[in-house]
Amino acid sequence: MAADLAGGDAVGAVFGELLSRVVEAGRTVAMFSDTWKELASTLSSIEPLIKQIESFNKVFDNEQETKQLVEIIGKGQKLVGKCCKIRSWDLVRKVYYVKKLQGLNKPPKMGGDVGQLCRFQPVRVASSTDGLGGDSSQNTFQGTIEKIKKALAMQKDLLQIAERRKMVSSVKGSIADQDEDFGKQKDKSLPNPDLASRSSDSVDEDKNGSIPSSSRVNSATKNVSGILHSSEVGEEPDLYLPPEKASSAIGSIKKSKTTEYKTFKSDVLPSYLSSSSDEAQDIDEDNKNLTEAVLKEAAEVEDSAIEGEKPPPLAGANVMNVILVAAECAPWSKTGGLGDVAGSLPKALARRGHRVMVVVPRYSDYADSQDIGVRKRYKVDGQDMEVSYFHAYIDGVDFVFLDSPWFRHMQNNIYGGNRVDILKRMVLLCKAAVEVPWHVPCGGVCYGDGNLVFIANDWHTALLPVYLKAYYRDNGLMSFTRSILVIHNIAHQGRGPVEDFKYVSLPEHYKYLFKLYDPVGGEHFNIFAAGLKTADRVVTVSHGYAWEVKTSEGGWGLHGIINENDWKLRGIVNGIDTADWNPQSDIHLKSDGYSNYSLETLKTGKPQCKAALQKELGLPVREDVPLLGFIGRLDQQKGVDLIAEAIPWMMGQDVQLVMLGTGRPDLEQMLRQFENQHGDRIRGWVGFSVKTAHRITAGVDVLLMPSRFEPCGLNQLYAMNYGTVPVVHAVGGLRDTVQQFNPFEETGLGWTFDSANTNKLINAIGNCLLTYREYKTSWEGLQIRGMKQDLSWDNAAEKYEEVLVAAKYQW
Ligand SMILES: Nc1ncnc2c1ncn2[C@@H]1O[C@H](COP(=O)(O)OP(=O)(O)O[C@H]2O[C@H](CO)[C@@H](O)[C@H](O)[C@H]2O)[C@@H](O)[C@H]1O
Repeated sequence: MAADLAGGDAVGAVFGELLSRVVEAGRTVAMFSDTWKELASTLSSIEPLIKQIESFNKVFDNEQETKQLVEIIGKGQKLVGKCCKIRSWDLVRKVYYVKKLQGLNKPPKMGGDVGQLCRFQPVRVASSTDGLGGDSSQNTFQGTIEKIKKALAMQKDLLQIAERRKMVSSVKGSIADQDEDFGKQKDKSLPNPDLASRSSDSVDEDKNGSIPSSSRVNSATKNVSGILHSSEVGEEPDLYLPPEKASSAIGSIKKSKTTEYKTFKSDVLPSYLSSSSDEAQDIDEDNKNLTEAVLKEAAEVEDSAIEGEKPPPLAGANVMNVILVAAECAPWSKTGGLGDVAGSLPKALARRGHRVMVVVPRYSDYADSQDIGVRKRYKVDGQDMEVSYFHAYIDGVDFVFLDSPWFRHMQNNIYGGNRVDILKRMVLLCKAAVEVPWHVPCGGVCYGDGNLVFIANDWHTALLPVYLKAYYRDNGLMSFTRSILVIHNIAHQGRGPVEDFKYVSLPEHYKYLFKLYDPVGGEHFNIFAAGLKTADRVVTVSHGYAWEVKTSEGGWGLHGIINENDWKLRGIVNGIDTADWNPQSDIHLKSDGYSNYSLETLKTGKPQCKAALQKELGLPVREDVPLLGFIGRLDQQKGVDLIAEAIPWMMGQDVQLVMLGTGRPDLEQMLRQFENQHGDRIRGWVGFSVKTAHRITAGVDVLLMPSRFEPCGLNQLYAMNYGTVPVVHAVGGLRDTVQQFNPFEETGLGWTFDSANTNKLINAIGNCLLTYREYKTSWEGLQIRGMKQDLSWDNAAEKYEEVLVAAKYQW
């Protein structure tokens, strides 16, 4: 009977270990369950790992040691099972190895050091060929495996993503429970620092600073990916720690400790330690040294977390590796909102505790990035293109810049050249970007491809999900890597003749992904179409736009594909970078008569900015005249022509107007013409100037956004944050973010109009001007409500995280 128990519990222990590994790696979540039956029903994702149990080699020298292991596992597991804290197995395992070191004075035969063994290697138990075939516990062990395998086979199809999400909650709950346990225990002392460091190598490595924190998350993923690329296992010959990252690594080490802290506690200090059962005390007594070492170690980690005032990761058990790939990224490269998003969303994800990288072409010499010495070659249209990698670590994000002659000197012409030139650049970007997690050591350690999600953006990088599938996943590589495709603007799709397929260097049987027929283009090659079909999840940058892209008017020919893939579509409204776009600290408001201001100083600061803007533009400096603004690309989308048609009416209203933009030459010419015609009222600034965009946002009273379609729109968000009132066409993200002013209830954020029509625009501006002139209190209310909103990326990042998790569990 005792043998039965030990054997059964040994199986349980192996399950516990598997769970521990899987949870630790972030590949899935644990389910705490009172009975093994329940547990089995939730473990179908671990089924492949069960096979490994059978292939475990003998590692222990003799029967006595093996029995000892089984016994300890059995005791630990029984307690763990009682407390429903299965991950406590990690402690049992550590206890065992340290005991083994102390008692037997020889290391386990697994090739690695104890720390590595404790942390990453599967526990090996004796197989029937180890001379223990007659052992009844072993027979029970095998029998139990069989039973559990059957249970899993029966129930494997029942475990759906929603259930796994529930598991995430239970893990979170459990971690909180275990945190409490940990708190009770942390004042114990450390008798043997040597052992402590060996029993938990990762923490000591951090203390030395020799391995930056970022390796934590990475290493946690190695085991599970099953793909041990050389760079992933730390064999990259020229591991690199850029000087500037050496200091940033200190910060991230602290951060990592907090990350590690949560994992560590949940793995090592469950209620097992506070159990009053005899068995628990036995183990506590037997392994006092180790237990205390573990506690001290955990206490140190906690102390450092408190010192650094870094909370544990907000993402909790969902922490993962994220690589955002885009054709532009502010502040280095930007033609519009995509650059803003690529520069700021990653930072918000990093704040939640994820390890985050941005991959973007290097269009120019960026002073703050360094060549990390890695060179790779990719074939594009028969040409061998060498890519070198530059790196910067800023605000917790690894920015990796791909250098190639094709990208160089394109800083002011990112989407320049003919169709094929652009296509080839994007092919190179995507081919190189998919392999960045293998080849580019950030802070010394590559990301690896486990627990990894790529975020591709617009058609430019829509090839990335396709390459991930065709080159890697269809060939058994990067099996645990997922991709999300974000639609910022579906009007641009990477269309071309079907023959363009030859440039993307894919086998013929992938051609169907790209082929699309529509009445406008006929049968053609469409990169966005292939990306939408292949990505694990698709995000649009607002809820309104998520609905619009499914309509024939808003889908631009891709609505059919989007509707077919509706299940993986989600709208998430963009946030804004509140460090860059903050009237209180905006660096562009510190000179030339401008002034920083806040909600409290709105009444003095904003008029000062208005006067400075009028002066800078050469317009009469008048506080009483409403100053209207427009900022944006000059094209059909932005509805500049509607403003043009409304100008004769506006000029009769005693208003001033400033328009900043570049784009279609005819619209640029129109801006110049307006300025010539109404020099004392209108300024048409043709050009791209971030500084001027900030100053206009602060200085104008009203921002016009009559966009025909607007996936999200950032300028109206910036405007509201600066106390500037938006007048917008209620479409896409504009409808989501600007609620119509209600004068009776004093609610709302601006004025909206419901169709892209000049009269409607005029009507909305008319009401807006009336309120500005006649109802000052209402106007202030509009400004204050706008400024009080939390428009930061933090909300959106949390939602992105949900999509990352959904993608991660997408099979
Ligand atoms: N001449 C100029 N000088 C200086 N700065 C200028 C400028 N013209 C534009 N900008 C800046 O570029 C950005 C434009 O962002 P938007 O979101 O308004 O539009 P865009 O259409 O480019 O982005 C697409 O992607 C974004 C991000 O998802 C979506 O919000 C949007 O709806 C979608 O069309 C703003 O930061 C703006 O200040």
